[in-house]
Amino acid sequence: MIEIEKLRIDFGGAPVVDGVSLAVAPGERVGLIGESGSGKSLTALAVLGLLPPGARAAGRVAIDGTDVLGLPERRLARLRGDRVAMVFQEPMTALDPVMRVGRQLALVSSKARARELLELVGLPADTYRAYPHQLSGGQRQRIVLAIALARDPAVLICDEPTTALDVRVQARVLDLIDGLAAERGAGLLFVSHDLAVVSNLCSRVLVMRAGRVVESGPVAEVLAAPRHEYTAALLAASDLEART
Ligand SMILES: Nc1ncnc2c1ncn2[C@@H]1O[C@H](COP(=O)(O)OP(=O)(O)OP(=O)(O)O)[C@@H](O)[C@H]1O
Repeated sequence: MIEIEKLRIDFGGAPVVDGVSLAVAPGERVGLIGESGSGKSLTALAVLGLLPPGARAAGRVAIDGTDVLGLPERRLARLRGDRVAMVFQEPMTALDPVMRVGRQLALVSSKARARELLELVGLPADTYRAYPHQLSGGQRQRIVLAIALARDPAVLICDEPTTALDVRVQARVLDLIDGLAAERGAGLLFVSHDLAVVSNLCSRVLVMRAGRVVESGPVAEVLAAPRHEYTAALLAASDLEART
């Protein structure tokens, strides 16, 4: 369970995340949308204690009731992976380029589990011995997903996990995230600028603009009758028709 209350992040100047509150209960799927620079990624990173240097965070961020803001790295590291795991936009940043991917999986689980995880994300067994550069973007993102799921986190955070992939591969990776999260009853915090993706995957959505949440609610309601003109503009710019 993730709880964020009145989160405020700045880099010494004006806040770039301002008064954001949201919660992800076990099995719940929450989408966080908004244009580039609206504060989505920083909000997600704050949950894992992975804010960039110079960032100052205030408010409350809790994982299963444990406050993570200001928690020592040693304790944060334990929560990461076990309770909450993250899949980033660019898989190469999450993988070690000079280590075979099977070994990277085994490091967070075991050799036998690594082989199971490969199968779980739909990769052939011989992928175990591949280096990241020998895989396609979609395959690399499957590995990152396998690493994220290795310790059965209660909540999976995905930050634009398919933006770098072509459309067909994108759909398959999203299906995989959808299926695996459902199978495990994992909660999902899904960061995206893509309203269509969020409406397929999530039951609730929060819309961010310039660091603030400007609208939130059940996806169907927000899309059927956006109350904020910014949400209406996002909707108009997406492939979705207003669902009236
Ligand atoms: N390392 C940093 N140093 C200074 N300012 C930063 C830093 N990282 C982010 N910011 C500021 O915080 C704002 C929010 O960034 P964030 O990455 O959360 O946006 P986002 O909504 O995830 O955008 P995108 O969709 O492009 O990833 C940015 O507009 C930027 O001004």
